Amino acid sequence: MIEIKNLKKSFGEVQVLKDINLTIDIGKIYGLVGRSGAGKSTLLRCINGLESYDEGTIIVDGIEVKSLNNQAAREFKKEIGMIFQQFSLLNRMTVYENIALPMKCWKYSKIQIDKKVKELVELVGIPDKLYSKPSELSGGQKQRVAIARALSMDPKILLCDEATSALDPQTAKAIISLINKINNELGITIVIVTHQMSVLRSSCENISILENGRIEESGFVEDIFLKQPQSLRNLIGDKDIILPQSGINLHILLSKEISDQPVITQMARELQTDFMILGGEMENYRNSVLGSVIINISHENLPVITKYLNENNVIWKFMNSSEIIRDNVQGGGYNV
Ligand SMILES: Nc1ncnc2c1ncn2[C@@H]1O[C@H](COP(=O)(O)OP(=O)(O)OP(=O)(O)O)[C@@H](O)[C@H]1O
Repeated sequence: MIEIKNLKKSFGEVQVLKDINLTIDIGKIYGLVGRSGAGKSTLLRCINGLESYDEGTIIVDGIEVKSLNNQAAREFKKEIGMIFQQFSLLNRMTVYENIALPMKCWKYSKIQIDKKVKELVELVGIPDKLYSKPSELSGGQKQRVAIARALSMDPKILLCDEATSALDPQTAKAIISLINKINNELGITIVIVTHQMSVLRSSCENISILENGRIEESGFVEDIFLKQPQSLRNLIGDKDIILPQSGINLHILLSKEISDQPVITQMARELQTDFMILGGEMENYRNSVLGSVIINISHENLPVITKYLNENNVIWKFMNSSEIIRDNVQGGGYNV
């Protein structure tokens, strides 16, 4: 377990982490998201002892990171693997040598190293690239090498700092699948720092949203995407939908319990009413599917439609063209 309490960190006069509190359970995938400069990478670097902190505590598996002396800190870092956006491979070395490097530093035997490197290239899906140089690999393949190297010391924790940001969407998806597989098969606790909402949805169980060095929101990923707090809206930005100026625009959010049901057409049939469907999507999360639909209704239908949605536990919010997704100012539709 990683337990962070009242963590504060400044660079000179500038406080970049302001009273951070969060708990990451063993074996989970936890997402940290926020705008550039919010403090995500600094937080990650504090967790693995690469960066010191001024106040508060970080306890990893019962050990306070700050309390470690040099030798203990070295042993501790061995337990935590890390991967980065730019892969950080050594270009003059082969894939084999890159993966073997940490084991060589720890003076593992040649037989141990050989066995482990060959297991790892199988796990990450590049057994045919053992003797290639990084310059001969695609971005996705380079990240696979970096993942194999990060796993070479059998870490308990894997920290991923924007690991998919430099990759095209398909390759990023494949790397996320690999990270999920590592979590499932090896039980490693994973902390993912990302700007990509798709990464949060498809991997993480819990997430925290950082804004200007503070955690503005923490919780289950599905709950946060359904609730859409301001801090999330600040990240997602406005959806590019042209909304009618007449009538009322509603954003309807379908939780995992109802996302596989024909809620919208059922409502139209039961209420014998018409409305325009302006947009909709289903999104895959790690353990569920959530849906969302935007409809335009007439003023006179507002009471009956919102009553129906509330009675059926459907979350809804008002939308208008200037402020794309707005909280339900009348109350009742904000069920999360
Ligand atoms: N070594 C350093 N010395 C001084 N300031 C630093 C240092 N590292 C980070 N900072 C500052 O701390 C703040 C947080 O940086 P950090 O890299 O943690 O943000 P981030 O959320 O990871 O951003 P990004 O998404 O762009 O990587 C920034 O204002 C940055 O300029």
